[in-house]
Amino acid sequence: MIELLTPQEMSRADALAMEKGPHDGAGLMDRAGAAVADAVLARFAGAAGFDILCGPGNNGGDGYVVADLLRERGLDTKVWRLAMPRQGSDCEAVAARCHAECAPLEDYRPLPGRIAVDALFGAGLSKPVGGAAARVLGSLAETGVRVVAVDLPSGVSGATGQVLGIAAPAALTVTFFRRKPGHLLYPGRALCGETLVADIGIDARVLDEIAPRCFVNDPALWRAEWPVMEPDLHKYRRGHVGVFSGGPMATGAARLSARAAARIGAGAVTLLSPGAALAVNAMHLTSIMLRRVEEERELLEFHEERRPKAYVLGRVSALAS
Ligand SMILES: NC(=O)C1=CN([C@@H]2O[C@H](COP(=O)(O)OP(=O)(O)OC[C@H]3O[C@@H](n4cnc5c(N)ncnc54)[C@H](OP(=O)(O)O)[C@@H]3O)[C@@H](O)[C@H]2O)[C@@H](O)CC1
Ligand SMILES: [K+]
Repeated sequence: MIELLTPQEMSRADALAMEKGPHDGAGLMDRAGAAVADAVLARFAGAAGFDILCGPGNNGGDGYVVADLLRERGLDTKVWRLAMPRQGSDCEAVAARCHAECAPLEDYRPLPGRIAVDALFGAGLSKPVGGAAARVLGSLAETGVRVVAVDLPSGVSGATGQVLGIAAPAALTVTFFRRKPGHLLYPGRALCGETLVADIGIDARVLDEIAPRCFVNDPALWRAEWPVMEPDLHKYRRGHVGVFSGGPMATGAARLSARAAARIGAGAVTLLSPGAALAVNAMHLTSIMLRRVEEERELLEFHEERRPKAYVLGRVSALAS
């Protein structure tokens, strides 16, 4: 099973990892920034230059690490900061040793051919994006400059995938340790582009304490519950489903339900149809059985005879008594 962490659970994972070591906050940030820089270089090494958009929190801290690593490679790299790093934060520590040129975010203009690294807000997004950050994210979306998002596209809620204010679509999102629900839920999912999950040295045992309650919906989550058919299984041991049809103008939902019941493994399925709808149902059914059931008496007969395990009925089902 693959866990999804809410932003609060992720902060807890960061805190537990720092507590247990071996990496402190700045160490985790170095690894996070390095993972983003590696992904950027693997895909966009030939870009004309790199604009790193940094917020005041630790998402911005990741951005300063990326900027330094790209600059060390001799690449044209510039930091555009929304505000000074939050005092006493890991962001402040890594920004202090960043040698890339810095300028105010409000002066940034996206240029074709360059890559924008979006490190404005991540897990700490606390309100709708406005002001200079919103103008910049809007201009990224308009100009189609390729964006690499750090952790999440800024403006996307990690908890819900909803956009708070505005977000720029990313070509690539690099997140850390585990994905958040916002990476999988729309519209966040579409805004993330390709999503990479980087190992930044957080021991998976921190999950024992966090006890996440949200998981990726893939076969690993439910395979153990999936019934396995034994070789000697036959249709009379796999249950019978009765599905009530509406009148001649209301038969589609019943047939879809009948086919679904057969498909998920019912041994036999009977469509219970009023007399007037028998012909239209018969024209569309093959392996599903069809039986006239219009009066209570007919239903009781069917029930006695076939003992179905389940019935499906909708709003248009009605019986004459
Ligand atoms: N060492 C670590 O902890 C590690 C952390 N990691 C990285 O840190 C990220 C989480 O960092 P974070 O918790 O500092 O939050 P972050 O997303 O930077 O934003 C908070 C700042 O933004 C501000 N702000 C928020 N919304 C705003 C808005 N709409 N408009 C304007 N301002 C807004 C908010 O202001 P406030 O709400 O306090 O007023 C605060 O100043 C995570 O995503 C990952 O990338 C990794 O490197 C691993 C190690
Ligand atoms: K971001």
